[in-house]
Amino acid sequence: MKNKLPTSPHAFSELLARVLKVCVLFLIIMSCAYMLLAMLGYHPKDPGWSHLGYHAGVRNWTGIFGAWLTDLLFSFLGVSAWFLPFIIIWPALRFMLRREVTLLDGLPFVMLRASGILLLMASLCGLASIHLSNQSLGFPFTSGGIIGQALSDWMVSWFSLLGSTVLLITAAGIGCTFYMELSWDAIQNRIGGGVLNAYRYLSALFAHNDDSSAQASDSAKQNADKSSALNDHGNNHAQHNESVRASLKERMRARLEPAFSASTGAASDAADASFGSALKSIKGQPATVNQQSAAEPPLVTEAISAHQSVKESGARAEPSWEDVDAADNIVPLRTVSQHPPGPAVSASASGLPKKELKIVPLAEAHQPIQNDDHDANSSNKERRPVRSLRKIPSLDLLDPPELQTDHGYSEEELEDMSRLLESKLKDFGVIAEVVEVNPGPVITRFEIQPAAGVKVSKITNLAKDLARSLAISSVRVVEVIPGKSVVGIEIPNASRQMVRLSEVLNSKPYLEASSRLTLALGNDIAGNPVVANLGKMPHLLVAGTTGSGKSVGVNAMILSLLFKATPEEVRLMMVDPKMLELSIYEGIPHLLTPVITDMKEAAGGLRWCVGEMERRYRLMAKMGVRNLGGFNDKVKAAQQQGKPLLDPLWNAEEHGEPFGTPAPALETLPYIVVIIDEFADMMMIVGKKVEELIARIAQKARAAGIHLILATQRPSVDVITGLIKANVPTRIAFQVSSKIDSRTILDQSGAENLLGNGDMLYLPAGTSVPNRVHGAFVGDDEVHRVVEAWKLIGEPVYIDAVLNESGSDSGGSSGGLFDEEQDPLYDEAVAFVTETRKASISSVQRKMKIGYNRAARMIETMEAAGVVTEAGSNGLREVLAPPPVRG
Ligand SMILES: Nc1ncnc2c1ncn2[C@@H]1O[C@H](COP(=O)(O)OP(=O)(O)OP(=O)(O)O)[C@@H](O)[C@H]1O
Repeated sequence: MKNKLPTSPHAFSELLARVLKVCVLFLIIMSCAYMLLAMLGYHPKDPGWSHLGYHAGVRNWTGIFGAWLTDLLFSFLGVSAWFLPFIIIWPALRFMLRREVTLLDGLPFVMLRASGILLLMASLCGLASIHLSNQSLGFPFTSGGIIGQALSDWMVSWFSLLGSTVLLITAAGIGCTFYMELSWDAIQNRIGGGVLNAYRYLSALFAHNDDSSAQASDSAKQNADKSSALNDHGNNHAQHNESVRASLKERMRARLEPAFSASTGAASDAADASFGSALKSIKGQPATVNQQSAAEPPLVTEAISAHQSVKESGARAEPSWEDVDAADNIVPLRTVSQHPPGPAVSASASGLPKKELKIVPLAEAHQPIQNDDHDANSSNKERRPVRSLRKIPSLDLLDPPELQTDHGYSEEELEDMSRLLESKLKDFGVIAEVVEVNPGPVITRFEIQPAAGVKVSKITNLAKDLARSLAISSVRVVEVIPGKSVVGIEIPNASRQMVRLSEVLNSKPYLEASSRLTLALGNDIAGNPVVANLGKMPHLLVAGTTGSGKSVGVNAMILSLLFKATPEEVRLMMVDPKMLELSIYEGIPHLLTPVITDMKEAAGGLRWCVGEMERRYRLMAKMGVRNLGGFNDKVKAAQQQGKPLLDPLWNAEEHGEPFGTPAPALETLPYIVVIIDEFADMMMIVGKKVEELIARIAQKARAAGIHLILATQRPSVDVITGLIKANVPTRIAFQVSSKIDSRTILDQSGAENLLGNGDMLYLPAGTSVPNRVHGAFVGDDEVHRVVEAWKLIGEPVYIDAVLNESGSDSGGSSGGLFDEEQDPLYDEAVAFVTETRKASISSVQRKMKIGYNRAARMIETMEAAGVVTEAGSNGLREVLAPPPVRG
């Protein structure tokens, strides 16, 4: 198999290159051998470059050429000439053995080494010239040759003897580094590893001696039995190793076969590619591999990388079975786990004996995220089965989840990947052992136990390098896994299972959740559904770079609301500056206003929310309840008793009714969810005032049943300001482009290592450890179907005040939009308030004969200007400014 004849021109040229390489190598080795022999046969009286021979004949074994060559070498290099053949052979050998490097590829390496050789030889010559006497050595010129003499003369005149020595040693060190492509770190590690191994070996030896002396009284028979058992065990062990090696080799061969044959089955290819892709990088880093192989026994993964390199080379018409034979080098590290305890077959990266690798599906290992379906705002009575007789479209409108055919990685693949991970970590100087693997539907989590003294932040900082060296899109390091002392490394599966919204909405946590504000987010890493209660959040910030799945995520949240609540229970205000994402919902009965696309109107909408929030607070204060749930309960109870409650805030004049018109009966109030799709745009257009409005709603609106969902693709600090962050405690980060962005949203890195396509980190309020959630996918056509179904059930009843509110503002420029002090009636209102010492909105309203919201705005402006205090717990304000002086 190995020597199959080439069949294509490409394969022929490859073969030719290989043969040429071998010839060149042979030539170099033989030249060096000749040089060495010539030097060994050196006779000072032979003829040469530096002098004429005293004898007619030549004594050198290698003839006149050898005599001249040696004389030249010794004349110029002195004693250092002896190093030359060895120095040349070593890199030549390494270069020739790098199978995949062509001469041109290798040229930079050759030049690097050549310059290293020059520097090294020159400094050795200099050092020899300074420190070795030629008297006993008898070289033609000096012990350092002409080069050493010239160099040392020049250096000593400038740097003295000591200075020259130091400089020459430094130059030799640098030359050596270039020459050997040395990493001093690796040398340190090797020396350290050697010392440790020697120590372990010695301590094991002494322990063994102690044991044997303690057991010296055992009978000779027992000893004989023992030793024969040990021998048996050793033999069994060797056999076992052999068989595992053979089986691994067989496995690889089995994997390679389909790669070569045209009739490759798609399934096996997919599984193979999935694993192979994780190993691609090794081939791209030949230096690394060589260094590693010099330092430690080749790993399974190296052999597999050879397999990968073969597999990759669709271009390489004639793959070599040498790659399969690399499997002969496999050291079956994991055999220990399946073997009775005995002399350790392998050692982990930490040098300690391996424990058995546990493979536990994430479904068992992962603690599901607590789905909090208890809404603080809703009383117990409201906790009833949700899908009752209320008219809500059927969940059948959504596409069903696809049948999952991919079964993820096999056990062997997981084991191999664990080894690869350990070895890659080791390359980066982190000694750690994979103790458990948790395969999940989208990612696989490797739990690693770092060696003592390894800082977890070091591993976190390696996330990108690990991803690159494992040739995968991203690696996420989970610093803390609750209840465990290990560090998690999350690696994406080659094929990812999609989470459909229908799957999450049909799950128990969603169906049984009592809150009308239940949001379906997706599945956790173990595949458990994750739902969250917006009522408890109570506001949510969603950020992620473009294409990360943010809009799909927001759509899934909106549909979760639409499948849970009627328009009487939840009303929506949607702001969509991009005019494409949310416009799809136009016309559903839940909307308070048409989808807002004009940013000035959006600001007006927010202001309406502030007014509504104040109104609800006053209503709740009058009714003696603490939140919207309590208010609704009271209203419903009164309705059931046939004694509906009347609106305590009713003002007939304000509504254009004659004085004395009885107040209307109170109705239950819906929750209001304000969804702003690109909230950065709003901040840019309307400015700081939006930030203040959002902060005000966020601070107080929870009890009033008003909740915000803010989405942005620009998670920068000028958008997600401190004020907003402080008041919007629940965050969701989809994939972002940098650690800084991740910190802006979550106060920690991690979101930059997400996979995109709906992969998110969900940070519930009051927690610091984010949960990874694979977002639920919902397509535009599904959204359309749900929207159409709702449109058939009812029409939206828009609240004019929202539009009027924005309309009243639209006259001003965007800069002066919120400048209430420009209100023509503002001065009059201030005079009225300071005169009457009454800072109530309704009195200003009555006096000025203006709408509630305008009056509320004036009072707020007065508060900001320090004319009145902020409302106390009883809703009253004090007037601070003195009454106007009347002339
Ligand atoms: N949960 C998911 N599962 C699978 N694929 C998803 C998921 N969410 C989004 N995607 C894929 O990612 C693509 C981009 O998603 P989406 O449009 O939501 O991104 P975005 O962050 O809103 O981008 P933009 O800000 O540009 O609109 C979608 O077309 C879809 O193919």
